[in-house]
Amino acid sequence: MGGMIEASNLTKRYGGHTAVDRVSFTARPYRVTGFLGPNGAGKSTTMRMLVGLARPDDGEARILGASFVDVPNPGRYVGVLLDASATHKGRTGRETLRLAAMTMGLGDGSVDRALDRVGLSKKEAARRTGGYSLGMRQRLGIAQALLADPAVLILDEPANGLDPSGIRWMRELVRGFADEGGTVLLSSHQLSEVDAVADDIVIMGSGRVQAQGSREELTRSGSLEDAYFAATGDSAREERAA
Ligand SMILES: Nc1ncnc2c1ncn2[C@@H]1O[C@H](COP(=O)(O)OP(=O)(O)OP(=O)(O)O)[C@@H](O)[C@H]1O
Repeated sequence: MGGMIEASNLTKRYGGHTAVDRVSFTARPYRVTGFLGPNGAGKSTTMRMLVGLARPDDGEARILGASFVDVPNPGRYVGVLLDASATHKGRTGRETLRLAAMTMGLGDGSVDRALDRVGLSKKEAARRTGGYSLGMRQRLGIAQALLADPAVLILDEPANGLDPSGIRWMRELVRGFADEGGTVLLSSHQLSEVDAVADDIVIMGSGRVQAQGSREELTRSGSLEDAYFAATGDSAREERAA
């Protein structure tokens, strides 16, 4: 099978501003693809287009060979964590997952398995999410993404708010998911995290792909930080000036 996630010439304009400009890349099974770039580079907008939450002005996003909107019950194939804070604050963690499971036609067993996989205890799951720490919300968001045992994970800043043990847990989860044949697209501002877990890397700047390749290719002549600043140096300055 070809790439599990394919962005081809994806373009999104807001007013006169081109937030995402002809972005093309492929994220493949058995691999973690790291998605890097400074604030405002267009990563979240690209991810939103990939999962059908924003409509591209041009280009196409394909997941598992089909447009996300054409995949029936897409949550069964694609687990998504875009904003871990977007849960209903009055619901408990378990209620949040049960609702999501119902929407996808999954039984309660999936909820217990997902809670177990992310290390949220029964007691924690019984608390309202409004009282969760950011780290707990991230775990709940990952649990929701994993509910249906999807083939693809799309995670926007999943390590955000996690403490060092949480970061290690996240890294191992993502690595294990890819090693079993899954496809992971993961955005992060933490270069060390991406360096530790990504097989392939896409570096965005000013709405465009500034560099992409395997981690080995991008770090052949220096560190990932060197590659990042070589790719985004000018665009990061442009964004600050804009
Ligand atoms: N709904 C919107 N309306 C108008 N402009 C938007 C909208 N969403 C994003 N933008 C603009 O698009 C550009 C890209 O934003 P985006 O959030 O995709 O970047 P990002 O790389 O995810 O940044 P960050 O690392 O800060 O999350 C920014 O200039 C942003 O202000």
